[in-house]
Amino acid sequence: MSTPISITRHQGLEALELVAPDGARATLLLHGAHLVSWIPAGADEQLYLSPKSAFATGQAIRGGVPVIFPQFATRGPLQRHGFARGKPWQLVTAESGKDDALAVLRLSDDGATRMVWPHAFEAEISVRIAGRALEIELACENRGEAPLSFTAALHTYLRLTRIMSASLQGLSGLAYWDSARERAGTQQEDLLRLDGEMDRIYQDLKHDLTLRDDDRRVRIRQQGFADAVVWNPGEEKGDALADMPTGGWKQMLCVEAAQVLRPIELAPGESWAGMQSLELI
Ligand SMILES: O=P(O)(O)OC[C@H]1O[C@H](O)[C@H](O)[C@@H](O)[C@@H]1O
Repeated sequence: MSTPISITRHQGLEALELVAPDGARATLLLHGAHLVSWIPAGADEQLYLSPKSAFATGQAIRGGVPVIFPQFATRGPLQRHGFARGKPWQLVTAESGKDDALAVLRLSDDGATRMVWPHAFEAEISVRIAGRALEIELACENRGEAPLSFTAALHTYLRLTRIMSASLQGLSGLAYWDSARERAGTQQEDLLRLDGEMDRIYQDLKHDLTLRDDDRRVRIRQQGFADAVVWNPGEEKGDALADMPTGGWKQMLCVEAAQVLRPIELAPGESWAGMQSLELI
């Protein structure tokens, strides 16, 4: 049997408070289909959310899981990171089931999106929590009569206790584009450690990643998305962000399931889906 979850408010915005029978919890805003909290069963908050973030229609939220669609960063004519993160999404379903809690939100083209991106589309975000796991899926269908192409990411901000001792494992051997230094490279070390600004797009991720932070380990897995973006603004750029407190950069690491280097191309009627799964292990 499943129980419907009704819309509440979080920081003044419409939200769904997902609670699974085992105690796992998550908060999903309709604004941007933005997940702002994930608390696995028997554990603490796993996502970073800036206390200085704006929570207002049309504005980006600093932290949680921003949905980047249909353009990653400034790789195209649209506003930075596309329009999806600033739009209200529609509720499709939200329910607490026997073993999990699930919510599905939808964004379709409208007059404003067609002005900047002339395509008929239907995008969906599905969020499922159960026990110590979280799954977020982004899907897109081309509902128009012409081909469309897009880039996208689930821009997950993971909370860190101590950045200097944190590491990310599983990237070894992968080619990357370093967006901060504007040069290509290949990851040599098995453990990626953080000591300042990091902004890399790793290409064709095939393996699971493991984030280690003190004695906490989070397994990060993706399907459908080819790339993984690892981002931390470092001290100088982090402290210059108006919506992040001084030193906030030390408490976060973005590990993003992304499709950046090869845009997704959809013929009329075609669909694509990509997923990021996180598990506290
Ligand atoms: O500040 P935002 O628009 O949310 O972007 C935050 C970050 O997103 C991605 O991770 C990019 O790789 C970074 O270059 C960018 O700074």
